[in-house]
Amino acid sequence: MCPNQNADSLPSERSEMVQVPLDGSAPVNANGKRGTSVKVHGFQGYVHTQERSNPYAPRPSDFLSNISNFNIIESTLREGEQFANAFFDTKTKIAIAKALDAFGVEYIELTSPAASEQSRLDCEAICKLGLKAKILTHIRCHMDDARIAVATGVDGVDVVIGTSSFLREFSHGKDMAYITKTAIEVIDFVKSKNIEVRFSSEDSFRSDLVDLLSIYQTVDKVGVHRVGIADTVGCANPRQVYDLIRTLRGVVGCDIEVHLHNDTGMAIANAYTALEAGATHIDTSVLGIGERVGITPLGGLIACLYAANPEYVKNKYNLPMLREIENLVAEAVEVNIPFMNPITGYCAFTHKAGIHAKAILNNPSTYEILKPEDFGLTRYVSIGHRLTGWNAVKSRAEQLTLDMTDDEIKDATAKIKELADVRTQSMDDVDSLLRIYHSGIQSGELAVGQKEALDRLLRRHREEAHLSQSA
Ligand SMILES: CC(=O)SCCNC(=O)CCNC(=O)[C@H](O)C(C)(C)COP(=O)(O)OP(=O)(O)OC[C@H]1O[C@@H](n2cnc3c(N)ncnc32)[C@H](O)[C@@H]1OP(=O)(O)O
Ligand SMILES: O=C(O)CCC(=O)C(=O)O
Ligand SMILES: [Zn+2]
Repeated sequence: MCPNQNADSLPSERSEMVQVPLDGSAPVNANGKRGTSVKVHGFQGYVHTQERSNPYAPRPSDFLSNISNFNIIESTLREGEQFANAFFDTKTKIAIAKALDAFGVEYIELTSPAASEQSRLDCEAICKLGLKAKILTHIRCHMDDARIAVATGVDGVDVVIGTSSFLREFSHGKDMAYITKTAIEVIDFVKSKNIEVRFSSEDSFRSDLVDLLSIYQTVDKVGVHRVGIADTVGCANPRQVYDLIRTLRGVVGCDIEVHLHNDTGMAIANAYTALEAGATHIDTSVLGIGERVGITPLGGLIACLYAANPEYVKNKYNLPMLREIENLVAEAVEVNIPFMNPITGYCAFTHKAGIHAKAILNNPSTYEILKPEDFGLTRYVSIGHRLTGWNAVKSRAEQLTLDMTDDEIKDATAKIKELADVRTQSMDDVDSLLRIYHSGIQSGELAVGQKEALDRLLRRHREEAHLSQSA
């Protein structure tokens, strides 16, 4: 289990972690340190101060940037259903839709009602939930699909058709003239029902630029609400995304959505760049699930945009819900949350090396761009290993209310390192070493630097513990 998953009860195998205090307002204190001295669960330390200038914040020169003005089209219940492991029954779809709505996503995209009878019924059922999020469904550029879609009660229809030569030749076999004519017909029809309509070109980055811009211009003129760019095969890099969106921004007046696959691991960076270039809507799925390795993950995108403008993202979304939504979806599709997942990964807020630990204990902003408490999570400092340092050990001794001088702490740290050179020490190991060291000092059996005396003491305590266990 991840330390972030249960802040209060640490699992034993992670018990070398120390809880570090939560956030709060933070004036400069009497020692000239930034931050407020706080005591949380017996631990004395410093909380975050006001952020210094944020290097990720949009620059005034980014006049097109929507980094702080975007919408999420959450497609776990459409793209996510295309993930190899996914099967969502009606109850699970409803649970996911409600959770995403409570989180605050602006749109929820559902599988085409043309896919199967149950897909159609589920679409109708979710439309009837009365969620705040707008409900979209995703269809082929075809009047038959459009008729079924508008009858479900959705707030909008996302229409897609491949425009690359690959898809024109090997998927639907239609040329640009046919695509344009059908697109206009479908858009007019959906608009006549007074709901939103989006037109998207599948495989945009392998499509001819002139074809793309001319069809987008045409659908913009007939009043489509959004156009969509799709990196269907995950081939685009951030510069290509920036260039295409920036060019499109100059050609259409409507909103611009982007849908980015993650085949080369670029999906979050590409989404960020798309917003910088003027895109307005980003498609996501929880944990990024979708065809192959999926698309821009909701949590990763949130991490990235929070880093750019924490207040905007905090006000817009219920961030502490992220972990619950990811757990819900992970369970539904039978996968684990990856250890390196932004925000909710096992180690996302765990600090280990002594140099990091010291600075984090003084001010968490030194090594954290995301504040765990904003996501309902807790940070940890790992102590019982060979990379530890005396500052981290001192903080633990203070937490245990053991009064020790710096020299004594350094002495005990050297012993922890010696033991950790053989195997990582649990928090219980570290605690008992500190307690034995402290009582040895108190009783006069030990002084700083008396390595053999400390070894003797530790051996004696181990034997006593062994005897009391076997008695
Ligand atoms: C990149 C993406 O992820 S796009 C979204 C993908 N989503 C889905 O595929 C939804 C689930 N799909 C399904 O349930 C089925 O594929 C259906 C119901 C849509 C179609 O099923 P079938 O009629 O059996 O056709 P099949 O799936 O074999 O082939 C797709 C058909 O749609 C046509 N087609 C493919 N893309 C499009 C498009 N964007 N617009 C219009 N027609 C299209 C193909 O030419 C083919 O038509 P054909 O029957 O004349 O050969
Ligand atoms: O409708 C879209 O914009 C994207 C469709 C899709 O899933 C893709 O192209 O990968
Ligand atoms: Zn996709």
